[in-house]
Parts: sequence; C-alpha cells; structure tokens
Amino acid sequence: MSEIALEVVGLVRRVQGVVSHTLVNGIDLSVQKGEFLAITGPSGSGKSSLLYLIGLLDAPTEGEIIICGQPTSKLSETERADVRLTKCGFVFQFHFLLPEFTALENVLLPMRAHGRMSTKDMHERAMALLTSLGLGEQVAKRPNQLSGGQRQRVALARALANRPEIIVADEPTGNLDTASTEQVFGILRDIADNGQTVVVVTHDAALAARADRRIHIVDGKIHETTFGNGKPEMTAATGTAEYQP
Ligand SMILES: Nc1ncnc2c1ncn2[C@@H]1O[C@H](COP(=O)(O)OP(=O)(O)OP(=O)(O)O)[C@@H](O)[C@H]1O
Repeated sequence: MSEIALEVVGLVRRVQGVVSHTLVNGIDLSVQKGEFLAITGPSGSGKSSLLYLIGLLDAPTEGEIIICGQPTSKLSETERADVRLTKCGFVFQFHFLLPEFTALENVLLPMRAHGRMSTKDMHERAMALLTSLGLGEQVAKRPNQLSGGQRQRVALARALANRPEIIVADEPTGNLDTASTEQVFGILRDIADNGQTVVVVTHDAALAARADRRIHIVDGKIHETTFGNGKPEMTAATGTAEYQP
C-alpha cells in the first residue's frame, strides 16, 4: 500500500493589506512517498505561496498540512522549526549558500543544526552526498569558485543532508543553463525514485511533464491535474473528470 508523505486539507492563505488578497484559495492535495509532484501556473497564481506553506516556511490562514502523518497546524514555532529541519529539504532558485563557507561546510550546516550525528559521520555523509552529485573534486571550494550548476548541486546536497522525507524546490533550475537544468532535474528525479518525495515549482512545462503528477494552479486553486502519462484527470474550469489513475 502506498504511503502518504504529505497531505494538505482545505488550505487557504490570505494576506491583509489595504485590501485582502487570497494567495492560496482552498487546496486539497495528497502526495505519496516517492512521488515527484510539479506545481505549475501563471506568474502570481500562488505556486510559491503554496510551496512555502507545504514546507512550513509560512502558516496557513485556514486548513491543515500533515507531514508524514503529523498535523502541523497546532505546533509551536519551535516544533515547526524542528519538522522543517528534519522532514523538509529546501532548494530555491537562488542557491543561498553561505559565501564564506566551502561546499563541504555548507552541506554540514543542517546536520550541525540537527546535532544528532558525530562529527565523523557528518563529514562522511557530506562527502558521500557531494561525491554522488559529481562534486567530489569541489568540496573545498567556496560558492564563488563554482559554476551555477555546481552551486545548485551543493544546495541539493545540503537539502538532502538530514535525509528529509520531502524535498521542496522553488524554481530550482530557474537560473541554470540547459545542461545544468537537465542535471539538476535528473537528480530530483533520482531522489524521488529513491523514495523521497519531491515537490517542485517550475515554469518549465517540459520539465513538469516529466514529473509523476503536475498540478496547474490558477488564482490559488488547482485548475488541472496531469499525470506522468500526460492525461488530465480533471479540469476545474469544466468540471469534467476525464482520467482516473
Ligand atoms: N505577503 C504578501 N502580501 C501580499 N501579496 C503577496 C504576498 N506574497 C505574495 N503575494 C502576491 O500573491 C500572489 C501570489 O504570489 P506567489 O509568489 O505565490 O505566485 P507565483 O505563482 O509563485 O508567482 P511567480 O511564478 O511569479 O513566482 C502574487 O500576486 C504576489 O504578488
């Protein structure tokens, strides 16, 4: 039986300014362990807002986010931070590596923050991750000595450091050339194939089509869901159920 890694129930995120703005407007979603989910949609449709809620970087106005069976809406900020650190790995369009640290030190950071491994084990894991991502020769380099694709692979290694259940990636290939995009997307695919769940926001329809499932967001709602075989399940605009997996 498939295991659910992430469940989102009745998710709403509203912000109050001069006028109230609804960024996420009633999303229900269930993502399986090892599933690769792509989130697409026009600019401003609420993709990043949804991703930040899923990664507990932001809190919903209404609804619940259940990560590996654990409801998160009633957790304290400290408890949320702990779930973020141990269950979620983040990759953003910009790598956010610390410039004064080497690749190795950047990957060690989340493990040090978690504080559950010996120094030797942390070093071995960081080295193994960087080597598996083709960066075995670059471990002592600082971010400004690496190419864009290499930096993003270090960011991926850092995201994987604490063996998170869910990798949350916001336009991870947005700044990369075609070859590096292919490489990073291939790594994300491998991560999912190895049983971790990947949720990625992308503008790139061709990349999204390679995910197991794509949800297309319009005005903060799921407008359409497409599975890996390219067939849409349901179009919210027409309400027609066309395909059941
Ligand atoms: N804190 C906020 N206060 C007010 N408006 C916000 C806030 N955060 C986001 N928005 C607005 O909400 C809408 C959704 O933003 P979001 O970043 O989620 O969209 P997106 O689909 O990821 O867009 P893009 O593809 O351009 O990154 C946008 O119009 C954005 O300007």
